[in-house]
Amino acid sequence: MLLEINQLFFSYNPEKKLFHNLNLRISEGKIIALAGESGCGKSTLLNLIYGLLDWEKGEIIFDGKPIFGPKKNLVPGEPEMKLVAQNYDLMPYATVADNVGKFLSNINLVEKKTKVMELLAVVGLEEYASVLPKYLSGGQQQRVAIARALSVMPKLLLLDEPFSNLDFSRKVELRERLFNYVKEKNISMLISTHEIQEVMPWLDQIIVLQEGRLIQNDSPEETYKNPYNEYVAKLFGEVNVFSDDEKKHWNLTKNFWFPHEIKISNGENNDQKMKAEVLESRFAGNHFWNKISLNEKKLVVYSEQPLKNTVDLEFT
Ligand SMILES: Nc1ncnc2c1ncn2[C@@H]1O[C@H](COP(=O)(O)OP(=O)(O)OP(=O)(O)O)[C@@H](O)[C@H]1O
Repeated sequence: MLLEINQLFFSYNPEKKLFHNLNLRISEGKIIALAGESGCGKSTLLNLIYGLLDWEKGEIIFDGKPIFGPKKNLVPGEPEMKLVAQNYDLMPYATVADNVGKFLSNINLVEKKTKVMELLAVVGLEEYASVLPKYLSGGQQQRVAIARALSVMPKLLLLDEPFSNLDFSRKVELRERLFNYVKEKNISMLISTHEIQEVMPWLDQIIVLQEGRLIQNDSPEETYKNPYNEYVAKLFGEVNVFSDDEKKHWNLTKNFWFPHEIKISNGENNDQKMKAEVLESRFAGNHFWNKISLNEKKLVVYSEQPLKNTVDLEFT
């Protein structure tokens, strides 16, 4: 096991505990999302794993060795673990290339330069090699920090919201190159995000935190198909939530239905019990977004064509 967290207790303030008996295992070569809404403890957990905070009880074991907080270990971080936090901590008077090469040996400068350019290609910044960080946008600086972290070939890379400062097309390019690179090099990656959808195709595992509690730890498919609760389901976008009574009343197979899972027929079959009234129908790119009312319950469903009047619903 690459990382083990056993019975961890941590709080910033004694009245409000954040982590209460947190347990977690991460194996080698996995890409894992640490998901949950703002304030649930994602950044704190990454900082604890990296040894930037002292915890009250419990242990964090990385690659067979215990991690200590700043009280016991003044220089945080292990050689084979890197954290890219939301402040990127670049050297302001060194070029992008020098920042990326900071941890690389100077014995063979040709080899070093090749490696730096390879890493800059992974994050899409080859043409910025000789630029100073202050001339880069926040998103570009973050990519320099990611390249620098990759340079040491860590066994575990911790990334705090790595795509938060990027526009959509940059994000698409970066995530594909980055994820392919870490998979190829067998680097484990723990990425905090509140946008699971953005990284979902590359994930091996999703860990969900809710107010410091680890409430689900499953494969992406399992998490999506069987979310532990409404909070987890909502991490994947809009969702229709049915109470247990409603589920029973309409004879549904589950409580949470994503808009595309509810099928629409044209409303001509009057025997159908699931007749619903269309309240709104709006163009949303590759589908129409519809607000409908099923016996006063408001639902969101997607359709290929705009809807009007009444429709029949099928929960399949
Ligand atoms: N230095 C601090 N001192 C006191 N409380 C803090 C400190 N840092 C974070 N907190 C609190 O701890 C909780 C968890 O914060 P954390 O930053 O870990 O959440 P997060 O899930 O990473 O949020 P975000 O997605 O917004 O970055 C929040 O309630 C936050 O207000």
